[in-house]
Amino acid sequence: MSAPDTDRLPGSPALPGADGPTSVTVRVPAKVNVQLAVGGRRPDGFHGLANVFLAVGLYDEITVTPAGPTEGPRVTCSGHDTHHVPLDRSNLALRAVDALALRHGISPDVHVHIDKDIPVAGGMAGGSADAAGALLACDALWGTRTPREELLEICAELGSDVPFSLTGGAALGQGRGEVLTPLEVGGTFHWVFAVADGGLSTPAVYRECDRLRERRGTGSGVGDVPEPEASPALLAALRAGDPRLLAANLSNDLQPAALSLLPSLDETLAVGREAGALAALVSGSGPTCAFLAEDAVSASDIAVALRDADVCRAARTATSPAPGATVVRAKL
Ligand SMILES: C[C@](O)(CO)[C@H](O)COP(=O)(O)OP(=O)(O)OC[C@H]1O[C@@H](n2ccc(N)nc2=O)[C@H](O)[C@@H]1O
Ligand SMILES: Nc1ncnc2c1ncn2[C@@H]1O[C@H](COP(=O)(O)OP(=O)(O)OP(=O)(O)O)[C@@H](O)[C@H]1O
Repeated sequence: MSAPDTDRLPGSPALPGADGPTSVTVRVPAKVNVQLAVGGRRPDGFHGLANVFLAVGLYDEITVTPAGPTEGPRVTCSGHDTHHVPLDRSNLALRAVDALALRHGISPDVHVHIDKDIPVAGGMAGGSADAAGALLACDALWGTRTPREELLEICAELGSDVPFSLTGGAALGQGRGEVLTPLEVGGTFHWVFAVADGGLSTPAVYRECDRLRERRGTGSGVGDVPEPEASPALLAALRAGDPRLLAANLSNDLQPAALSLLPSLDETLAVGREAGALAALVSGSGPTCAFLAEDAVSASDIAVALRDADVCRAARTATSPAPGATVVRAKL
């Protein structure tokens, strides 16, 4: 047996040393984009967004423990899809560790272990979750007590989705998705996620979105595409906690690009709709498909239908909203 878990830390770490924790575990949710309005490509290569994020209850768990200075920072991974997760310094979790250590002028010598349940390269912000989790876990392990605003700044440097992985719940992401405004959610939503066999690269999907716009003759730059705006009807549906209203207002501007790169997703979406989903859409940049269900029973029926039709590698049910990155264990 390992040492007993201590308290659930609400972000009040002890200073490192005699009575600081020797390991910290953080749980971080996946996300689905209930609206993803994509503006024109900016000069820096990013697209302006109105990105309505909803955190869903599929989680990665990130555990950090001190490593010796000769060992240096390292990452290991268990769980789903681990062979697709890079184990070098390009891993987003290690990049988060480096960024926090640099900010505090300390050495980044930790072992980061990722227990992965969020599909890799699935459009559900798995890597972003690991970055946000590693950041919060190291802040607790090192007792650095970084103010929330600074943690969010570091998150934004690491990736557009990373700030939302830290906050969870529901939020409107503007700019390239990193400028967050929290949103109210009035109930629980039931989802099914069809995990595809391979992944889709996020930059490739944005590029395909631009290519399709160019082909239509509308252009793909900032002046060519309308400014993205959050849909008032969608925000009202979230506030009301009403799945039918939400279903009627879901949208994803990246969906045509994801379908263009992976046409088989059309069939996956159709199977879920036929099985009773209120709505079906590609999650973010895909290829995971998301199905909104009326209730838990309908969600499990849809999951069974997706598995029986053999249109995905796995069908997972989950509810939203879910809390953001949370310290769940600290061992002394
Ligand atoms: C598709 C979404 O997951 C929706 O939430 C996000 O927009 C992607 O967020 P992310 O994976 O954190 O993306 P980043 O790591 O910031 O950027 C990866 C690449 O995606 C493209 N990218 C990303 C965000 C954005 N607003 N415009 C973009 O064009 C750019 O090519 C960028 O180089
Ligand atoms: N900790 C990590 N976990 C998963 N992938 C990682 C990680 N660090 C770096 N990566 C790289 O990032 C790529 C995208 O993985 P990720 O799971 O974040 O995709 P995604 O869910 O589609 O992202 P998003 O929804 O934010 O666009 C992977 O192919 C992998 O090479």
